[in-house]
Amino acid sequence: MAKKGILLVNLGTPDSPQTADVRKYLDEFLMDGRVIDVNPILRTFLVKGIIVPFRSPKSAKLYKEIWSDDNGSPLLYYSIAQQKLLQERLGDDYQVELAMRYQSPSIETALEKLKANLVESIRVIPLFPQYASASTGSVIEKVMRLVKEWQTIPNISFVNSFHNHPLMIKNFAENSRKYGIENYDHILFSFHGLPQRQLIKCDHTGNWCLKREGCCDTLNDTNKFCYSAQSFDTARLIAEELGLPKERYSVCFQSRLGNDPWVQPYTSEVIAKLAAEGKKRLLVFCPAFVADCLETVYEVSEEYNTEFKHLGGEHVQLVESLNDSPLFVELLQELALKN
Ligand SMILES: C=CC1=C(C)c2cc3[nH]c(cc4nc(cc5[nH]c(cc1n2)c(C)c5CCC(=O)O)C(CCC(=O)O)=C4C)c(C)c3C=C
Ligand SMILES: [Fe+2]
Ligand SMILES: [Fe+2]
Repeated sequence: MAKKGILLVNLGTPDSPQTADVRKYLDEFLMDGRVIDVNPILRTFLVKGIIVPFRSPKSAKLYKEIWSDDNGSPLLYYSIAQQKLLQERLGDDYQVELAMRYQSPSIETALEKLKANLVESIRVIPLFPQYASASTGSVIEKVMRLVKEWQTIPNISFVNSFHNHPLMIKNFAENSRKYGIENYDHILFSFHGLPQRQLIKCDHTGNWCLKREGCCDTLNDTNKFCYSAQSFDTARLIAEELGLPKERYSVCFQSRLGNDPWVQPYTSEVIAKLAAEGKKRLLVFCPAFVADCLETVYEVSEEYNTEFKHLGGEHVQLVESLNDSPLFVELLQELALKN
């Protein structure tokens, strides 16, 4: 009997922490028109002329800090574990492949493997809980561009987002329990940032997102695909699961690139404000990521921790990501089976 194909896709990571590989990765990533969404001439100038040459050696140093001799990049290591565990759980009727949107393993190779086995259907699961054109949108576009060339196109479906999935909410909440919420002065939900213009572009009404006070505070029919609104919703659900009152937590956005305004508030500014208020211990969730990566292991555990201590705080504790936890594999199974 023909198998059903499942394609897990995460963002991607360099092949090694050497500057040349980081350059190759950043070049492919940032030349994506959904990531640096400006006209192609300006994008080429910015990416190839400024960002990649200056950023690659700096990012390579950071990647060296998180690279393990045995396991390489944590993002790839945990993504491979997720693929293997999902394959085990789904059994022989399914073929589970893993791809990265940028670099390797490539989406082309993974799709070719599914095609070679004549799978009867393909379910694509971008590994981003909240929808953004720069992440989920880019994966969907790339898969559609490749598959449209095939002579026989099997049944194909895409997961658009799973920002409020009960198993994800439960998984993040459970990961935090060992730290004891009561031992922390404040809790942060720090999401990957996005340029504000990308939020505005997703607002089909043109008069909601960033046009109204508190536009993303609640999710409704107008903003249901808004990355920021979905992020606030994820944070609210985890806080509810933990019984956290509103004044005990903040939502913020990290990893800003360039000088344009990004989704606010910025994590570094929130941390500075909390330090100024005399807060000493912070517990940080990063629910935009389903696997630990540079943005969690380095940016939060190292950079923000150092910054906070410098400002008078004592400790920033990261809640680890979903990684290879059984609850997350169960969630992936649900996404794989749902059509
Ligand atoms: C959560 C999903 C992600 C969105 C949305 C996203 C948008 C986005 N990112 C950049 C720039 C960079 N991101 C970098 C690393 C990185 N980004 C994500 C996820 C999302 N990005 C992950 C999982 C990672 C970590 C990868 C790893 O190898 O561990 C980097 C590279 C690192 C660095 O040099 O600091 C850049 C650059 C933009 C511009 C953007 C949206 C417009
Ligand atoms: Fe990113
Ligand atoms: Fe919004």
